[in-house]
Amino acid sequence: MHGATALQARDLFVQIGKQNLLHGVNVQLPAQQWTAIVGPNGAGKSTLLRALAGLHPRKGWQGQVELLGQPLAAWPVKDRARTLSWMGQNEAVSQELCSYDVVMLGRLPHQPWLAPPSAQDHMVVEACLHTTQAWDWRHRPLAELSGGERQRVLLARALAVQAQVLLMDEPLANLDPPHQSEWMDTVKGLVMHGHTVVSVLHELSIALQSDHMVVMQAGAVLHQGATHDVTTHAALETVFDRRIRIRQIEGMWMALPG
Ligand SMILES: Nc1ncnc2c1ncn2[C@@H]1O[C@H](COP(=O)(O)OP(=O)(O)OP(=O)(O)O)[C@@H](O)[C@H]1O
Repeated sequence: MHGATALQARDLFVQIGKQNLLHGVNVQLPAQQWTAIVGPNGAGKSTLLRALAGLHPRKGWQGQVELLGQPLAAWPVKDRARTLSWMGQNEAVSQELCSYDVVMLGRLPHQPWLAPPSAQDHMVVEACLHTTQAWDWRHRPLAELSGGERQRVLLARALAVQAQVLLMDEPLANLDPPHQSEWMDTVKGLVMHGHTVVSVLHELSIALQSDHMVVMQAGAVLHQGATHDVTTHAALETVFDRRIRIRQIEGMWMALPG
């Protein structure tokens, strides 16, 4: 499966009202790798991720998106929900639900209509809450959690889907440095087990640890390629107006103030 494409967008145009959010985007995201989508505020990163997840209403966009070689629209809804997991920014989740039940929502694509959760569902939810270190507040409602605690519950929910492809929009928002590191280890573990992860990230030094990078600017993709490539580093420096420099420190690529 190495060398295969998990998600592909061709000639993607997204328009809301009179505003063009994406102008003819073409991306090919490798399977079993971690892709980071980066770029300045307003570049269209979240718009692209939402389009890849099929979350834009059909009206307002043109182009084609394929998930594992099949057009998104051709996927039966439940199969797609089991194959592609989504973690958005500021997601609307009932604030009254306790964390455990929020994570259980990730198991819905695996459950027959109106069936109670199975023993397997409970096992997966417990494991995911432990992975994101959110087990201790499993009984607390989302509304009572801090931003970072809430983010770890939402991450556990995305993991509980056990999807082949995971899309995450700014998953590190509100996470403290140790939990950012944990997130990166979780992603590397997922990739090692054959999953594909695509994340929009502002934390460039973490994005630089990914396998593949999509660099966006003004509703277009300026560059996509292997993260460690010099051409990728040059594109990053360009979109951030040369106000950052990419340098290697103790064997790791880092973004430093320019
Ligand atoms: N619902 C909307 N209606 C009109 N314009 C929108 C809408 N959503 C986003 N935009 C605009 O589209 C552009 C791209 O937005 P998007 O959220 O995709 O950017 P982004 O790269 O994810 O930005 P950030 O890093 O700030 O999160 C921005 O200029 C934004 O103002």
